[in-house]
Amino acid sequence: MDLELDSISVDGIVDGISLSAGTGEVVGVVGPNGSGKSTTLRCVYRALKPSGGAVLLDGRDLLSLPLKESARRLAALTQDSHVEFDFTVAEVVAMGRLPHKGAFDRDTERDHDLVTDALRRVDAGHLAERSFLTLSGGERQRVLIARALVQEPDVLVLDEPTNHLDIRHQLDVLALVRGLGLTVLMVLHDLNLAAAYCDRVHVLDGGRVVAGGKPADVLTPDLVQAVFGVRAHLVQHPVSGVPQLLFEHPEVSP
Ligand SMILES: Nc1ncnc2c1ncn2[C@@H]1O[C@H](COP(=O)(O)OP(=O)(O)OP(=O)(O)O)[C@@H](O)[C@H]1O
Repeated sequence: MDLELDSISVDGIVDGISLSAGTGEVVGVVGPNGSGKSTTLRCVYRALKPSGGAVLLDGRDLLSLPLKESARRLAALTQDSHVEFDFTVAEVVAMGRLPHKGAFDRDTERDHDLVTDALRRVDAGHLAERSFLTLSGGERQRVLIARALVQEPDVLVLDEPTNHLDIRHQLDVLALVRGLGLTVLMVLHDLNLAAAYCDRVHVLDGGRVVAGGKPADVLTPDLVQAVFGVRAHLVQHPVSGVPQLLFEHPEVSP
């Protein structure tokens, strides 16, 4: 399923953001703090109505779809995914099945299997019966990713999916996301992870897209200097050959 953001604006925050993720493509959004990444994603997962522009799913305006139907097509991991009540991990993940169910439907064996499988894929099978509220930040993040998976969407929208994750789980989650074959739009802060796991990246600065394309063409030392004000050197990953950036550390004053 194709996702297209056509000139999305949110008054005073983002100004005419156009970007796309084709079927099965993993597309990253990077940019400095406050550049409008989460605001843009909020428009995609319908937490915010843009003041201008449209979000299109296979050419259809997302806002023309009933909420439940868009939730069957598009799942999101957000910065504000809170769970207030004392649910078990398995119950939290099972909530991802709700868009597929009628008001009085009970959980089926398939629902149960999907939950078990999703928890296993994010290395959280052992947490199934724990209270969600007792989990660490990284454990919560993995459980919320599992909840998005059981939604069986065509499009995944992820706001900093590696937030709170240790390096092993960062790599596992991004490899999992890449292997799903879904259309993925994700905000990442780590430019080297974006270079390694995204087919294309868009760079936001000041609420606008200032660059977009293949990571190797976009994530250059010149761009990093211009957008983040950090000097960087480009190296090739010795094993994968993927371009990676080494950042100069500012001098530490004595
Ligand atoms: N509801 C709001 N009211 C006022 N300002 C807002 C609102 N939401 C976001 N902003 C401002 O808009 C700008 C963009 O915020 P946004 O969260 O989209 O940035 P971001 O690129 O995701 O940043 P970060 O990397 O820090 O997560 C910020 O300056 C933020 O303070």
